[in-house]
Amino acid sequence: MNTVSLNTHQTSNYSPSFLGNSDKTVIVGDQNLTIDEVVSVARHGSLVRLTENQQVLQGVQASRDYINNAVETGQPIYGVTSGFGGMANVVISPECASLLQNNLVWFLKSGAGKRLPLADVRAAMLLRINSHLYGASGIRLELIQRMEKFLNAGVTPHVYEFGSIGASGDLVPLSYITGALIGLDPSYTVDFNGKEMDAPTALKKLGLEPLQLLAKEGLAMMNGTSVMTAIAANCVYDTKTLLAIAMGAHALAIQGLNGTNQSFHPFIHQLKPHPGQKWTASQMLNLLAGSRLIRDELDGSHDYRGTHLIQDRYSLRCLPQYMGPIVDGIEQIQKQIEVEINSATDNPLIDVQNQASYHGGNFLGQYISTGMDQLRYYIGLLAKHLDVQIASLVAPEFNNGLSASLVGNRERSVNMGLKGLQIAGNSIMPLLTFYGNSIADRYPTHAEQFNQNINSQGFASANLARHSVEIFQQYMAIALMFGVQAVDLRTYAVAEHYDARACLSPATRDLYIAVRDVVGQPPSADRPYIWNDHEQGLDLHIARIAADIAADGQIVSAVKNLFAN
Ligand SMILES: N[C@@H](Cc1ccc([N+](=O)[O-])cc1)C(=O)O
Repeated sequence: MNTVSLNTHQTSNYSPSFLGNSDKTVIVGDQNLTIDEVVSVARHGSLVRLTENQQVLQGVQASRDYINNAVETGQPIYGVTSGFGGMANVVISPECASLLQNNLVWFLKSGAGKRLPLADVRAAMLLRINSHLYGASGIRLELIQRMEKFLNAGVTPHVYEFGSIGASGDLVPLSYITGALIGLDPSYTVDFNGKEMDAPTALKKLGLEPLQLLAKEGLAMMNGTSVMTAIAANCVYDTKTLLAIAMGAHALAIQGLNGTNQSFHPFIHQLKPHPGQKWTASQMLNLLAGSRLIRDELDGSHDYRGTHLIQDRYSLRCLPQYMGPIVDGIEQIQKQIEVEINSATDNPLIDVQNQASYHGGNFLGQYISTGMDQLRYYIGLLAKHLDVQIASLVAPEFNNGLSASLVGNRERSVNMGLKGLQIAGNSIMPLLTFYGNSIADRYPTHAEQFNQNINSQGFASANLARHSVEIFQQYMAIALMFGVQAVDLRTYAVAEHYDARACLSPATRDLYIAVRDVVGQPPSADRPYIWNDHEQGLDLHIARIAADIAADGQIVSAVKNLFAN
């Protein structure tokens, strides 16, 4: 029996312990950080080590030297010897250069709403380190090392869910990380390995002194896309996991419906060779291979059974054509996020070699906003498809001989089976398609005296994506429960017992076993997963499965092994 507790209902707040559970170290500064590495630091406590590449470290110092020199010689550089944004016409004297940066942290202290999940903030610190190691930001190595120290000690600043329009990067969210890092004031707070405390106390515990920011350093810390990109990286990871589970859930549904494998024949897909479509079809063939529950018609035979349609309905037959663009789209989003992860995203950027600095706008998070808009749209499409499989499974008109609402024990006339579960699913799917609406193209916010007169809304888009992912995890739990019940009932039709392990394809057997294990109901020849309505509360099962998915548990392992190639 699995022991995931019910309070993991709030998957967004699951709080892994960051210390002592890592056997992995992620090296930062070699310009090739991956989403998987970000997740391993953010969620699984992998340690972080700055690169030992001297060229990189010297580049950081050289950019700092450039700024020091610029201030001393009174060069006009945005945000160094000028005011900020729409007040960039204000001249800042060398004496005020440091004060300007520390003041920036204060006036950006305007976050609102709930706290972001710690894993998103950890990912943001990692990305800020990575961005600074391009040696274009003019920040002291000491500040970068502080973020490394925070990460490795499990110290995470509290950051809020509202405050960034994604145009000047994530100024407001990053100001909380900066304020905590330098111990600016006790009103900046952190999570110190599960314990809440103020930032100056945390610094003391780490053996660090409060720090004054020097010229450019506030801007270097806060003018960038690191928080929205961090959230996006975690969301892409989760969505890929959910995509893999969706494939498994479809494979269960197809077996439950006694579908054919003919629609996935390579002949069909090489004649319309979109990569995602071809991938989906070939994976589905693998997922169904060896199943006793499907119609095996790869030889071109047509098992025409009179009363039934000669071919499957679209949600089965067109599955590769429907899923293909989603697969390709998520792949494209991942590429974009990984470029953003490996970018210097502040302004101005310092070209050490040519001893120049350039005013630009790498902090604009449009790749994040459009990417996360699309990610949510794809999640909506995935949910819509699963919803159709569920609708087919519960209707005797379409389910090829299964009971109405997949009732287990039909002799107990009051049993209504999975009726409530479908209604719950129907309450979630429209939310996911609704979340698929875009935000990047709406609501001009002419912020900050028309300096930020175009914006990305990347932070909002990424936060919406996190919500979408969390809702989808709940929905996926429901889809899996339908899949498991359906294959049990189909097994009875084929083999006169209910233990689907005997009839499922080898590739879906592990997924089936993992779900049964997580809900605490091992397979049995005598009864399907759900036999009588009053013998279990389905809400508990939804919560357990969703929590397992959110925590990369055994359901995820069962599925990810399938897609290892
Ligand atoms: N992202 C702006 C910098 C900036 C704008 C505005 C503010 N601000 O606090 O208003 C701060 C920083 C730029 O580089 O032009």
